[in-house]
Amino acid sequence: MGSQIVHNSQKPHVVCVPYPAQGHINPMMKVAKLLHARGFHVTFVNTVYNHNRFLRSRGSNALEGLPSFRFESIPDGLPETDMDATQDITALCESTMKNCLAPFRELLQQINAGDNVPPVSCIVSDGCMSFTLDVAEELGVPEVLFWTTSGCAFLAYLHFYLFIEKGLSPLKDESYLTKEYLDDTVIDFIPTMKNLKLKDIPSFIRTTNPDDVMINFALHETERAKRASAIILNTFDDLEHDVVQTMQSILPPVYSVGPLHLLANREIEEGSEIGMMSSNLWKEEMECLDWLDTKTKNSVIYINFGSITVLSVKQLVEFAWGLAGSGKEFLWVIRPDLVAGEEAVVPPEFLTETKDRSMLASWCPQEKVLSHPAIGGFLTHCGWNSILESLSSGVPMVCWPFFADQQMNCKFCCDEWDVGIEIGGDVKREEVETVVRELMDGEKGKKMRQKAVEWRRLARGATEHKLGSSVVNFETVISKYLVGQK
Ligand SMILES: O=c1ccn([C@@H]2O[C@H](COP(=O)(O)OP(=O)(O)O[C@H]3O[C@H](CO)[C@@H](O)[C@H](O)[C@H]3O)[C@@H](O)[C@H]2O)c(=O)[nH]1
Repeated sequence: MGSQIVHNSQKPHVVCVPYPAQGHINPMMKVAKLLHARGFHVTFVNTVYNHNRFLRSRGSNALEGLPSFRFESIPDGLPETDMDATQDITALCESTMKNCLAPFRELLQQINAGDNVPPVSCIVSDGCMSFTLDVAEELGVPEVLFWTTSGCAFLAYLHFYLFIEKGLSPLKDESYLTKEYLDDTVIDFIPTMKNLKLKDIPSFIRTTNPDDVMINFALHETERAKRASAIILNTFDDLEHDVVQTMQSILPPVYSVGPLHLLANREIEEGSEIGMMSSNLWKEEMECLDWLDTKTKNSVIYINFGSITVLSVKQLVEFAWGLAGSGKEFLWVIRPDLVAGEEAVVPPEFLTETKDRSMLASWCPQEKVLSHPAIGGFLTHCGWNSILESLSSGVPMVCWPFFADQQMNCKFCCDEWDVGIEIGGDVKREEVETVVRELMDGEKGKKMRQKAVEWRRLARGATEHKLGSSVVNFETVISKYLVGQK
């Protein structure tokens, strides 16, 4: 990949704009680092809220950056607070869509008016921050949109308009919001996707409100995606070839460039200044790696629900007793804001009962955890980064999708990629106990582990060789769209 390093005299300047949530900031940071490694001057734009969170959790010099890798921030338009929790996603989507264009335009004008950095020459923006397209067009620079979901979920979002046309969404009334209706309603009009039910479709479709913010946001952002110079997805050809091909006829050129963490690991040295820049909003508890070092191969189940999922106290307690009942060793990450409106505290009796075979943490270095040989399974909410990180490490999963694209990711993990077992949304300790045992020790678990190891091989093939599909695609996006177009 070093072959096309761009020299200072002609240094391109990319502005990277993630959607302001952890699962979007992480993969965008990988893109930014990869572009920096290829000679780009990088401006990484957080929201003021997240900028301040980074400073609080990682120290006041956390965002000092480098002369050629700068951090900037724009307000998200929501009332100011200094909480250290994930913001309400609906309010954030509505607010960024309505309020971020003006400050973003102003920021780019200021950057271009300064004489110490090259002029902005391209934008890579999250697909959910499509207001950035207006500024790219005003400046006459190319913009690549990065959709951080899976290809399969993105394809479903692209067909949301058909759910409305067909009267499937909004649902007629609350009585349709039943397990039976969601499980039994066949969805057969998304090209290439077979055996889908309404339950598999990104959850925003489950609304009775025609003015629902999230469904309208999805329609708005997918429609605007058509204005991008190109679109990149954090997936790889062997995994999602067909769905990505299907998009090519309805969108600007779409490229799979993932798993981005593998691409970045290959290109960026961990101990370098850029390698050490973290994009985690919570401070990782590194001790869990020492704990894992004391465990045998594939013996530990890892539980983590990502950065947005919230549980009820009852669900937390059911998971806890299910894990205790499984008898397995486990590493469970419980974010401070995991339980809605309350402190996330597990029962003291559960702690006593499992103290010799468990470790709890509030945030961990997940990529490293998943690639640790001691991890034999992952109980996940099916966020796309989690799935990719798990597949890339050969780790099979128990899937408990919460919202958004996670339903579709779960469906593909369980039925297409054969690496997941789903557990019901209405979590019961007996079911947790049974599936965890099956995953860690059962025949099905064994088969899923073999399959996951196969996906790991293919993910590496896409990212670790000069001719790997994601390596080639990333090169093409740079040469054809980011430095090749005016
Ligand atoms: O203790 C932790 C927990 C998470 N992570 C990292 O945080 C990210 C979490 O991302 P993801 O697994 O995708 O979950 P969410 O935070 O829920 O991500 C949001 O963004 C994703 C990408 O668009 C969507 O697929 C999800 O549905 C959406 O909720 C991953 O990179 C993890 O490695 C850590 O490093 N340590």
